[in-house]
Amino acid sequence: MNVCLSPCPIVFDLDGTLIDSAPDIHACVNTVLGQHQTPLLTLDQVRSFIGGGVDVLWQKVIAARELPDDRKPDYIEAFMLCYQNATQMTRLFPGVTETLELLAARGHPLGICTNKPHAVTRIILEHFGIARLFGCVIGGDSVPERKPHPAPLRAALAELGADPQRPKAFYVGDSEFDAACAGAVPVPFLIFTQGYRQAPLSDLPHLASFDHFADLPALVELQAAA
Ligand SMILES: O=C(O)COP(=O)(O)O
Repeated sequence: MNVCLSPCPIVFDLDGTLIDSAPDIHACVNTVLGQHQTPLLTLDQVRSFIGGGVDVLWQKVIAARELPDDRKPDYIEAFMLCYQNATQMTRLFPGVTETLELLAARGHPLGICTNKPHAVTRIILEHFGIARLFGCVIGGDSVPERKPHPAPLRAALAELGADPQRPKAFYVGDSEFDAACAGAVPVPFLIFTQGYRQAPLSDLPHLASFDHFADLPALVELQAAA
């Protein structure tokens, strides 16, 4: 794996990593299910469907509720209409802003690589006052492929000035999609344990893990020096 010389680029996943977005996504999924007289889903169910982007989310909702697959574009259109209002119940995980500010102040170029569509990603980053900290934002519709494909993360790393084939950088995420994407680039993966991962931590390849954002700067320094 490529060594990260400090201060190296750090790219972050969004949902389940920087933000706890499941309550707003859950509310909008249920708004659409209600419009179709379909039994609602629980927050835990919808949380377990997040990470692959909107299309994967709705594949899973359709399977869970045995809805007609050919109506997926209609469900997604109605969902995205609702989800323009994406910050009602969504919160940053504790310590995110302070940690991002510290890493930026230390000279790390910061980026976002999420499967969430780009426009709503920007709305959320602006809402929480952290958009200013990111030198690039790659969303689920920024390039043709989505995580776990390596292309979106490679695009983010390239925008931050890292060599996309041999990046000296870190990817920070929470899920199976993130771990697989980082492994495919490959770039060292730091996993946030309090996110939306479904598998046991030991099943996801990662360089190191952290439970609180306050611990991330020291972890980055430690791993960069290793
Ligand atoms: O599933 C989504 O919409 C996005 O998920 P991500 O931010 O974890 O990539």
